Amino acid sequence: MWIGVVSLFPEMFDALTQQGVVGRAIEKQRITLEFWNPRDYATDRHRSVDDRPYGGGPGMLMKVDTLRGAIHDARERAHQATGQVPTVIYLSPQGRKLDQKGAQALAAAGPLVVVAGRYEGIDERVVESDIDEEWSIGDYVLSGGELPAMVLIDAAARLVPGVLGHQDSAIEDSFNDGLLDCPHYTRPESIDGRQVPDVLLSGNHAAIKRWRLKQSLGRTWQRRPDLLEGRELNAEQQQLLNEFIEEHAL
Ligand SMILES: Nc1nonc1C(=O)NCC1CCCCC1
Repeated sequence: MWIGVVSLFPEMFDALTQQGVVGRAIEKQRITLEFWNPRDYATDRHRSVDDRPYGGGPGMLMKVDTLRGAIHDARERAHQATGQVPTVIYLSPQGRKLDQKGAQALAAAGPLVVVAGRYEGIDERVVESDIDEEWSIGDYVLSGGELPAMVLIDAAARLVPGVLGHQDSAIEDSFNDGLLDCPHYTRPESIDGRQVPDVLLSGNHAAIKRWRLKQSLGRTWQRRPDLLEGRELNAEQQQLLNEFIEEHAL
């Protein structure tokens, strides 16, 4: 998967590229990440990358010519590197809310150019002319688009075939079916008197699988009933959820 990043602070992305799943995927060349910094397109003495907003008001916007220069070159490189026209994404609270389905769509979307805003944002005409999709990681305001960009890149990159080792893919399965994850346990068997559920020590893999699905269904019902709305549970899932509800009836 080829991803171009437009950011004034490319060094922030070391958090993504220097370690972990995405870092290893870059090493294995499953993922390519390239950066364009609008400051490299500044032509004035002060290397300006921000500009004043029409209509006044607090704060600045990203300067149009330096931003567009970076987006243009990233887009061109994407096409040169992959033979495909990239999807140019801008992160902001005004975008489509990112969820696992969205991450799956992005992972399958071919090359991406991800634009990380700063200051108070970017000119609306740049959104209209240069941005294909606007995405949000949640309803809160951050101080820049770099952290949201890393969230989006991580969520999509880990879904690219070959990025997750087989030991990670089990995590993927539990999340892929849209339920909350089941509880997890590791050594020691007792923490302050709290024991590991017997089933997990039983070696009965069918029972363990059933228990984990039941816990995922139950926790989803308890904490995020919205995720179950409009979702068809099969007979087994409905049975497991009913058992969970009975066991947890107040
Ligand atoms: N929430 C969010 N989801 O995606 N991005 C978010 C954000 O809060 N971004 C802040 C950025 C927006 C552009 C101007 C500088 C601040």
